[in-house]
Amino acid sequence: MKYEANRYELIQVAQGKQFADMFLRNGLVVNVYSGEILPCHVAIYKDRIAYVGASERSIGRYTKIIDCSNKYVVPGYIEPHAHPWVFYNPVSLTEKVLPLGTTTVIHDNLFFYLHMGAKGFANMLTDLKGLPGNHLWLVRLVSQARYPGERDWFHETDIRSLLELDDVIGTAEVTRWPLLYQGDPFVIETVEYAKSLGKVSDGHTSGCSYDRLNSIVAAGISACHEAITAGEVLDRVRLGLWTTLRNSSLRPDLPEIIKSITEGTISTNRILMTTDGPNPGFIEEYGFVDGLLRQAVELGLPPIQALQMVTINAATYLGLEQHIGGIAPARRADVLVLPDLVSFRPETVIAGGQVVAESGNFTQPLPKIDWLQHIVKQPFTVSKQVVADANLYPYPLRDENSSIPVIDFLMAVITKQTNLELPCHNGYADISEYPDLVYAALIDRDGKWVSHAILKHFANRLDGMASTYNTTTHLLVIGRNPKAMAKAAVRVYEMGGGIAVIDGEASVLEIPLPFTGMMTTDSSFATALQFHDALLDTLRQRGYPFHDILYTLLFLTCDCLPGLRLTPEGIYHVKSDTVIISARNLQVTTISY
Ligand SMILES: Nc1ncnc2[nH]cnc12
Repeated sequence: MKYEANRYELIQVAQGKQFADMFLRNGLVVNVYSGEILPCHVAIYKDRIAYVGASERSIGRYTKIIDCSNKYVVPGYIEPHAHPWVFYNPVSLTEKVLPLGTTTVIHDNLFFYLHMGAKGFANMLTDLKGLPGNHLWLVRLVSQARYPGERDWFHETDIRSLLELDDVIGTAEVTRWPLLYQGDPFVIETVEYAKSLGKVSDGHTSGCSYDRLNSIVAAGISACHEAITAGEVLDRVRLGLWTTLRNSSLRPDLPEIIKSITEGTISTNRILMTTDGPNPGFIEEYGFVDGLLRQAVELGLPPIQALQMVTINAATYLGLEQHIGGIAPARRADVLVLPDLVSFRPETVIAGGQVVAESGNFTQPLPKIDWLQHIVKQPFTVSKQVVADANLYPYPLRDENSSIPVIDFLMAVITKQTNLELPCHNGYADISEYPDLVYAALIDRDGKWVSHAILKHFANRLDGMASTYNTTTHLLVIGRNPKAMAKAAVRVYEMGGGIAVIDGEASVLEIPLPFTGMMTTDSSFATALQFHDALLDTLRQRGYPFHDILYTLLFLTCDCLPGLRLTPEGIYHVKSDTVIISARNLQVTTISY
């Protein structure tokens, strides 16, 4: 990390030979190093802490004094595993969560990289330098659904060049963890390269047994946030993984997994917490890292221990403990003033020595970022006529009475294969007598392929919807009525990415997501929230039975969660790693720009 305040200046301020810029007087300072609460002052010079103790000698005429009597003074919270694209973007996420006390966010780069490549992504990081708080990145080594040409895009030279950037602190989760288990040379060598640079490698080992975890750790992975039982937490801690307790909108698991601590005797030194990319509605209701703290304490964790997990533990895992995660000299001045250790909602948020929020409101301007200038891909090069053709959407059926592997939703993101024999009408499966089925098609934005499927228990009154909000960011079209599906697809095409829902011929919802097909370009979190709530409402009214529509859409097309998936390769069976129905060539003329 780079600082404005140099060490000579800090030495002078600590001795009262130079005045502090800011002085937090008489607070109850939570010392996350020693696990104590100590009444003392904190002196800040430029962007760093210069002094913590009883002396007031650094107060000068121009020092801003904040009276912290009867208040707690704690380090800014750290989110070690964020996905800044759940309709919100890195700026609108910050607008919401920095006032809630999260001063450091470690972001995943997947969709930025998919649409910007290495150069565009690096340029975006330069633009983000004006964003208050610390924004550091983990870079993906592979996508979340294999596709033709993937290795050319995730090229070794590009990935290594990103790993060398100061704002990149390691490799991001490899959701296709069998690559690690099987020792894929590209993945292993890149993780090794990150280590040689002193950087970390985040993991994603959902459903991985203890024995298999051994291989993942041997492959160089440093952390995992995928434990969903207390036993899985113990497995990870015991194998030397930094173990991140997750409470997200998709998986609000904290009440279960925290039992590994509250009902056991393990050390929490290597335990962190994450919100893992919650949807906007969840953040609005439960907060961000502040919400993790509230809940952890409600569930029986002592407040200091909970605080350590989201400050010093996270900083140590990230290799940043000399910079962030605690209140001590020379650390970055990311400090919160809290009324209590129950709500964990800060009255004042200081980031880099500046008051950036008070009583939940931002006090600094947010940078205006022209996100789209960094995108190197056209939103669509397939022609509009192709997606406007209703014949593209029903499930093609060659033989009568053949068994179709239907993607059957058991929960918001978990599916199973249900084989059904459906009647055939004009070469397509006829679902008219099966109210709980919908057609689904995933269409390449460049018009080379299309994957077809039938979904069960998705939304039984849905005529047509289209969405680029999915882990491939290609055009996912779902519904019972092919004409409405085509209309929805055309609207998303015209918006350059987003979500559209059609009833019959009528448009009922349009959500423009021009930024990679996943995000708004708006810097207001309220926009993302409004879109999220409208989408969930609209889909629920049409029979969607689960709690997290954005994650249902996101993971339908990924290659890592149990059951069947609709991927660029076709209908994919995750456990056996087989494509059971292949994607088709989309024999069409594409338009060139
Ligand atoms: N693996 C993942 N990919 C994209 N978004 C996510 N949010 C949570 N996990 C995610």
